[in-house]
Amino acid sequence: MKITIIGGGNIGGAIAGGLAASTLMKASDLTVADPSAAALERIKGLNSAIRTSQDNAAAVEGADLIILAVKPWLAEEVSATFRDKLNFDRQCLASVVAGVSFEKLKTMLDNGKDVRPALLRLIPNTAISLRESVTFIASDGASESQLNAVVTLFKELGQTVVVSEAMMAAGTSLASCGIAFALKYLGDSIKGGVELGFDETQSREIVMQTMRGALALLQANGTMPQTEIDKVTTPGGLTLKGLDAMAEGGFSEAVRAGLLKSR
Ligand SMILES: NC(=O)C1=CN([C@@H]2O[C@H](COP(=O)(O)OP(=O)(O)OC[C@H]3O[C@@H](n4cnc5c(N)ncnc54)[C@H](O)[C@@H]3O)[C@@H](O)[C@H]2O)C=CC1
Ligand SMILES: O=C(O)[C@@H]1CCC=N1
Repeated sequence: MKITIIGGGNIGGAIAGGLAASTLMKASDLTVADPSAAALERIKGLNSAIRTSQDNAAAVEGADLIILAVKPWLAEEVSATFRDKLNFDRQCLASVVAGVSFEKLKTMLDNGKDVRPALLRLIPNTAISLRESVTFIASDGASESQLNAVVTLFKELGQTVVVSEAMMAAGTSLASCGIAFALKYLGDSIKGGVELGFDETQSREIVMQTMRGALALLQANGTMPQTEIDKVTTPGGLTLKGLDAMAEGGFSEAVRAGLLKSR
């Protein structure tokens, strides 16, 4: 499969890194288009076989899948730079632009050819560069074989969840913004470790291994977190004091509010 990514920034670059390392395609079948020479240089640094271009219209020609990965407020203007070259009889466009609906995409990509656009929406997270993403996928107008091909490809880059468009916002919050929320907890824990007397490097290692241990317990035991928390928490003990202080600080409510706000 030949893939062109329009926008080689944080997520476009992360997808490029993941795809270039995939066994399902050759890095030389991947093109990244971006006006920024610095962005394209970073892409070449990931894998020198990836093709780069500053010409969106030329970059989409010959691609089976085009991934649109520019900022939401630029999506319309950038789409206009290549939409006349699209041929939805054989090409499929997948947008990772958060919050831009299929309805809006259809308007943005209308090239007057009167062919129903083959569209997907993808929401990965930045761990896709390491093939550890959760990627939400919704489809509108794409054939079953186009959808299956994309699901197979992104399964190699972590886990995939095929959802209706109505669930894309929830997926974005829980896993795509969610990776930042998880990192926020880790960052605050590292800072707390420094206040407890460790240097920052030590604290980072300790917090990372603690998180790996927590994930390993959930995975090995098939449990929900509270079951593992109960095994740590001695009645009247130290963990309970800490959990109570976190509850007083509004920890659970803050997590919930963050998730609901980022839909
Ligand atoms: N960063 C993330 O973790 C995620 C981002 N998204 C979505 O992905 C999109 C991109 O986000 P980021 O990668 O974070 O932004 P970014 O700003 O890091 O990257 C956007 C890239 O688009 C390029 N660009 C600007 N004008 C262009 C043009 N005319 N043609 C081609 N490329 C152009 C920029 O030079 C930049 O490299 C957004 O719509 C966002 O909602 C979705 C899921 C996760
Ligand atoms: O912050 C954002 O808007 C994008 C969407 C999901 C992750 N980053």
